Amino acid sequence: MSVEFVASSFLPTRWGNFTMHGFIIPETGKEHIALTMGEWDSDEPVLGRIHSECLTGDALFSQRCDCGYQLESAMRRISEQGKGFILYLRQEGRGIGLINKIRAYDLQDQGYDTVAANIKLGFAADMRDFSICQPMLAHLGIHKVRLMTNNPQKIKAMQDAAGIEIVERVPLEVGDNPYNHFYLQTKAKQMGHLLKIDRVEK
Ligand SMILES: Nc1nc2c(ncn2[C@@H]2O[C@H](COP(=O)(O)OP(=O)(O)OP(=O)(O)O)[C@@H](O)[C@H]2O)c(=O)[nH]1
Ligand SMILES: [Zn+2]
Repeated sequence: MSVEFVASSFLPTRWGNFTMHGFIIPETGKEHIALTMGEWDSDEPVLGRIHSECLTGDALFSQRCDCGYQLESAMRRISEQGKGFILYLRQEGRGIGLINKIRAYDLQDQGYDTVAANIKLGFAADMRDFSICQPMLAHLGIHKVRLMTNNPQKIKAMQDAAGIEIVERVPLEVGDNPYNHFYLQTKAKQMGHLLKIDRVEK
């Protein structure tokens, strides 16, 4: 998939000053962004996060998931190191979109888990496409990554991306709370996420 770089700007945040880079997918018109801090050589492993949009967690402070906590923690860690990147991909709800995520939450309120809810709605458990990461990272001059994630599928997707090497997985286990504990257990048990949380039902 081709990605067109459009523009960059200064983005001061509560966790330091980033540069924001805007990209567009010509075929779909979909917009994605990257945040970067600092500079790197082309063969230098760069600390980073590939984050999928979660309006509820990232912007509305929802405790149903761990997304907002992970985004904050990733930005803090990059700021502490003085360099790193975040790809913020607009694939809300693991790719099913915001309104369908609300439908999936409604089903979860009725007892379905996050995987079963997606399937009940006629979707796969995870509909995301990480192929856009390769051209975005190439544009940023990043070829080696220390990736903040608990999701082995994401690492596998990046291993298939030409010219990008994941040299290290940096765990990002934050935000476990009573409202998302079952969701985190489901991610660990059914989606293979590498989480050290108690896997026994409470
Ligand atoms: N369909 C659906 N999407 C959800 C749900 N909860 C969170 N999401 C979305 O899941 C995506 C985040 O995926 P996760 O699997 O939590 O995390 P990840 O980014 O793959 O893995 P990490 O790198 O370890 O965080 C975001 O797009 C969220 O909007 C849910 O219950 N149903
Ligand atoms: Zn979320």
